[in-house]
Parts: sequence; structure tokens; C-alpha cells
Amino acid sequence: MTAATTEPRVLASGTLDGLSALVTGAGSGIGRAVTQRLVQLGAHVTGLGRHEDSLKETGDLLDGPGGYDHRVCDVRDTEAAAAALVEVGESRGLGLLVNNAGGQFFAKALDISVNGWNSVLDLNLTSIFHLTKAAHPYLARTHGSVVNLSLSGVERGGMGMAHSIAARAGVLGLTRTLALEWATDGIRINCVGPGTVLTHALNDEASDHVLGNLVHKATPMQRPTPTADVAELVAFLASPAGALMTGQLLQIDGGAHLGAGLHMLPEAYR
Ligand SMILES: CCCCCCCCC/C=C/C(=O)SCCNC(=O)CCNC(=O)[C@H](O)C(C)(C)COP(=O)(O)OP(=O)(O)OC[C@H]1O[C@@H](n2cnc3c(N)ncnc32)[C@H](O)[C@@H]1OP(=O)(O)O
Ligand SMILES: NC(=O)C1=CN([C@@H]2O[C@H](COP(=O)(O)OP(=O)(O)OC[C@H]3O[C@@H](n4cnc5c(N)ncnc54)[C@H](OP(=O)(O)O)[C@@H]3O)[C@@H](O)[C@H]2O)C=CC1
Repeated sequence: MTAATTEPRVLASGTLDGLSALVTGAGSGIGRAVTQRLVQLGAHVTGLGRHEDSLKETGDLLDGPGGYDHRVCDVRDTEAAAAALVEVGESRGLGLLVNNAGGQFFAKALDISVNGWNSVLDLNLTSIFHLTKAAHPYLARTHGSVVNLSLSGVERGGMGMAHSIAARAGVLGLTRTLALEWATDGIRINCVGPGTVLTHALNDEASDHVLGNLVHKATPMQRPTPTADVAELVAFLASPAGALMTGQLLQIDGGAHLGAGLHMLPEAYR
């Protein structure tokens, strides 16, 4: 078996025993894979999302010693999301918040309306600020951590994603600032930036042509990022091995952040 196909599971079973985690967007894609891995490693995960059926399906697919429950909630409703988090924090404590819910539509900047801009900023930046702030007292008690799902190339820019890149750059600034402000509270906060992850959501948003070019031309290693690789990295950051990791952006992208990026696909984004 080559390194390219080896299962990325390197953390020992029991690594996250007793950890209470909240994962937003746990009903599909990366959020589901993160939930599965955390539960395998012994954590209890509360999954948040807007659709009960997909959150339930995540629960049905779990296989591990940890536990799982879910709350239906739109993270853009910042009061409802904070209330769900407080409920978790009060009932079982909180050692990990994974801000994974996110996304955007692909459009050139000139075609993004005020409403379109606001909807993407609300989802990918504002909701994260409020939920993370609500988590502070619980994370301070457990010396816990936050992982924010970001994007490969967030420090560079990306065609067709002005709103999303701006929001994620904001999250990176927030991450680095909270890493400083909360360090003495024992709370760590990091960003994980995947490259192209072939989830259903991305397949729906991008054409086959764009997807093929993202993987084969914009990614030096010419491989998509498996959800399991992202999940292992999130689990590592939550584990004792990540105890001194804070304020980081870890791009797990086959080198995509070093490459030419989306501007090589003008036919798709202009
Ligand atoms: C280098 C390689 C490294 C690799 C780099 C990595 C490459 C892949 C990067 C990322 C991959 C992923 O994120 S994959 C995950 C993808 N999943 C998604 O993106 C799905 C999530 N998307 C959404 O949920 C929605 O699109 C979301 C953004 C939140 C908006 O939801 P809302 O319910 O608020 O949306 P609506 O009410 O329908 O619309 C709000 C406004 O947005 C406008 N709007 C909606 N779609 C629009 C469109 N296509 N073009 C213009 N405008 C649009 C509408 O017209 C409205 O504006 P008005 O008309 O003015 O009212
Ligand atoms: N796929 C990719 O190539 C990449 C993805 N990313 C980022 O990783 C994260 C996960 O992506 P991916 O798994 O592909 O996407 P998915 O669309 O599969 O997952 C997003 C999840 O978030 C939930 N969600 C969306 N909006 C809201 C909301 N307003 N409130 C609560 N939950 C919400 C969705 O569930 P529901 O609809 O039920 O609410 C869904 O389960 C996103 O932030 C994405 O932008 C980053 C780099 C690359």
C-alpha cells in the first residue's frame, strides 16, 4: 500500500476519552467525518445543523465508544446557536468546538449583491464569532480548544469567492487574536484549511470541469483531500499532542496553497 492510499488514522483509540465536543454542520461531508473520528476516539459529539434527517443519519453511521446527539439549529441565528451551545456546556461541559458549517456560491465579485455578501459573511464569519464567544466559559473550565474550518489559499485569494475568502480571512484574524487573548485561559484556537474535498456539496456547486482542474491543475500533488485526513487533523489538534498548537492555519491540500489557484480557471469564474 502506498502512502497515498494509507488510512490516515494514527491516533490511538481512547485518545479523546471523556472529551465533549460540539461540531457544526455534522450532517454531511467534513463535519460528518470529523464527528465519526471523534466518536471513534472516545469523544461525545453534539452535532448541529439545519436538517434533522442528515444529523440523524450521521448518528446511524457512527461506530465507536464515544457518544452522539444532535440539535437542529441555523448557526446564522446566533442566539439560537449560542443557546444550543450553552445547553451542551451546562449538561456535559465542552472541551472542543469545531466551527465547520459553512459554504458559499461561486460568483465573480461584481455579481455578488448586498444580500449575497451578507449571507456568506453571516455564515462563515459572524456566526463563528458569536458561537466561539459563547463557548469561552466552558472551554476555560476544561482548557479546551476550537478548530475553525477554513480554506486552502485563504491568505492568497480565490477567483469567484470574494465573499467567502474575505470571511475566512476574517476568521483567521479572529483565530490569531483569540489565540493571544485566551492563551492564559488555557484555550487554544486553530484553523484547518482543506484543499478540494469531493463532498456532495462541492460536486453540486462546481462543474465537473472545475473540479477536475482543481484537483489536477491547481493541486501540486494532484489528489483531492479525503474527509478522513481532515478529521484526523482536527482530532490531533484536540488531543494532548496538540497541546501547544494555537493560532495556526494548517492547510491540508496537497500543496494547493502554493500553486496558481483558481485564477487558472477563468472560463469558470469570469
Ligand atoms: C486552489 C485550489 C485550492 C482549493 C480551494 C478549495 C476549493 C473549494 C472551496 C470550497 C468548497 C466548499 O465550501 S464546499 C461546501 C459547499 N457548500 C456550499 O457552498 C453550500 C452552501 N451554500 C449555501 O448554503 C448558500 O449558498 C449560502 C451561501 C449560505 C446562501 O444561503 P441563503 O439561504 O442565504 O441564500 P439565498 O437566500 O438563496 O441567497 C442569498 C443571496 O445570495 C444570492 N446568490 C445565491 N446564489 C448566487 C449565485 N450563484 N450567484 C450570485 N448570487 C447568488 C441570492 O441571489 C441572494 O441575493 P439577492 O438576490 O440579492 O437577495
Ligand atoms: N468541500 C471542499 O472542497 C471544502 C470545504 N471547505 C469548508 O469545509 C466546511 C464543510 O464543507 P463540506 O463538508 O464540503 O460541506 P457540506 O455542505 O457537506 O457541509 C456543510 C454542513 O454545514 C451545514 N450547514 C450549512 N449551513 C448551515 C447553517 N446556516 N446552520 C447550520 N448548519 C449549516 C450543512 O447542513 P444543513 O444543510 O443540514 O444545515 C452541512 O451539513 C465548510 O465550511 C466548507 O466551506 C473548505 C475547503 C474545501
